[in-house]
Amino acid sequence: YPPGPAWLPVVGTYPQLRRLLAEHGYMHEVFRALARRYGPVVGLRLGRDRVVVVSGAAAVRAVLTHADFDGRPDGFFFRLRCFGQRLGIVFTEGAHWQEQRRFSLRLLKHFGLGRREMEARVAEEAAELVEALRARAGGRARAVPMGRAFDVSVLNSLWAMLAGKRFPLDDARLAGLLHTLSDCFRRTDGSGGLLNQMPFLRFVAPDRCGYTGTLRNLTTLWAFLRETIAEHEQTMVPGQPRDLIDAFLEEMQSKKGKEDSTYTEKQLVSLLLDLFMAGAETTSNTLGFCVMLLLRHQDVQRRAQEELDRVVGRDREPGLQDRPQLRYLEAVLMEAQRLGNIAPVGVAHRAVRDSVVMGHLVPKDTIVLANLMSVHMDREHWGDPDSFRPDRFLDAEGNVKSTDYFLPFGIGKRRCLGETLARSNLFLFLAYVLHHFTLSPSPEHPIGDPIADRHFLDGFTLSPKPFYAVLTPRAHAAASPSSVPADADPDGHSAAA
Ligand code: HEM
Repeated sequence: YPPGPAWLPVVGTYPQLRRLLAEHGYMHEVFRALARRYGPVVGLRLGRDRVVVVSGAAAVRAVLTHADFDGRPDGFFFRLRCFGQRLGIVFTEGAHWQEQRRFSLRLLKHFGLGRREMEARVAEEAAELVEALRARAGGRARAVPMGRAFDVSVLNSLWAMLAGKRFPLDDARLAGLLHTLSDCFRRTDGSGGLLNQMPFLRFVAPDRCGYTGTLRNLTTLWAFLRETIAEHEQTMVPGQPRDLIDAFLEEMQSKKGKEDSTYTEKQLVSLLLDLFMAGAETTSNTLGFCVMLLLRHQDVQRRAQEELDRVVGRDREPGLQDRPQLRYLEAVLMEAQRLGNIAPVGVAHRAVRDSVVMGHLVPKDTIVLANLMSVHMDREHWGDPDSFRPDRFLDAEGNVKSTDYFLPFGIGKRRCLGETLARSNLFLFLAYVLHHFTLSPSPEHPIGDPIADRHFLDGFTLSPKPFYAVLTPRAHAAASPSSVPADADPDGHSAAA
């Protein structure tokens, strides 16, 4: 078994990890410290679970591209989400996972994923978001909370394919659900957390171990999803599916009575929960990180806006067709993903048989965490990994460079299913916002350097702490030129300063 801290009976290395967490503040920092001490493959024991954390490009690749590690952990926490079973996509494996992943991808494509409909929908959401931000900013430079500004718009672009509708940006119930969702992500880490490792704690200290809060959150989300499914059952027309839910219900009907069918009502709720969770928080957190970084690096923002003005001009909106030319903007997003590391260890894998990683035995059923962040922050490869420097993703001709050291969506068979949607969302939302506004720090709400000053929260994903930006409308943007105040600096830089 790989080297690591010594184990105690029952709790394993849990006390050492808690101590290290108190010292370092974040779980990914703990993993970094452990890798420094024990090497690229570290063996831990958390309660009943063996957990191996692999760091560095070679070890991460070895795990993510090998079928021996294509499993997902099983256990109390993972089953709590799915009515005591293994359902959904994210935490299933084998034939169930294959069938449901294939079905979801096929249906998402059918309802627009990667096609013009998706682009049109994301563009509409981006335009609406710009108008909402303009209203919040009051037409002139005013500090606006930006930490969760993208949540509803991002979710809408996915929800349209799943459930055929969108939410108004000020929908109070959805705001509550998104808050619940965010709370779910903060309550655990990639390994399933305390509740998974020591499920008996729910009888001893249900509040402290997170059981009460997790169950409350899940109950809220299940109720919403079940209501949405019931609405579909009442209004769907057989043979004319409007969205993924309709298509799933039809499949469920056609396979009724078959014992081995994976199309059940509980699977549909779990699948929606998985997509809802995987799709919403990740993209909006990345956009949040990107905006925080641009507030700090005004020169980068200015260059991205100059590129937008040159390629798109001021008389129309940006679109995905501009992407090949908007190379600096693409590099800005890549750099924000590299440095933001919103999924520092991705989603936990499981060894499906005894296997070996870089000379270390990893026994069957070990939970394996691939430390993506260690690859993004590899000093030997990047030179200055702590700096925000989008140019590192451009070659001498200004073309975007690909590299094996950039894997925010993972790699291998379990890589992110929503990458196409996420990348379109990231690109269009950022392009629209920078096309319409100049963002500058709010003197009343300083945040310093978001990475060095750790302006983010830990959890299953990293999430920006609440922050504000001053939004100064830029002149002559296509959406609503009349709403630009007469006294605004065309680029807003001096007004914002
Ligand atoms: C910037 C946004 C996103 C990032 C950084 C991201 C990142 C990731 C990562 C690192 C994984 C784990 C890969 C592994 O297990 O090795 C993953 C899995 C997954 N993601 Fe994403 N994701 C994003 C957006 C989305 C969106 C929009 C969707 C929804 C359609 C989505 C759906 C999923 C699903 C279903 C899985 C599990 C795949 C499986 O187990 O087969 N993600 N994502």
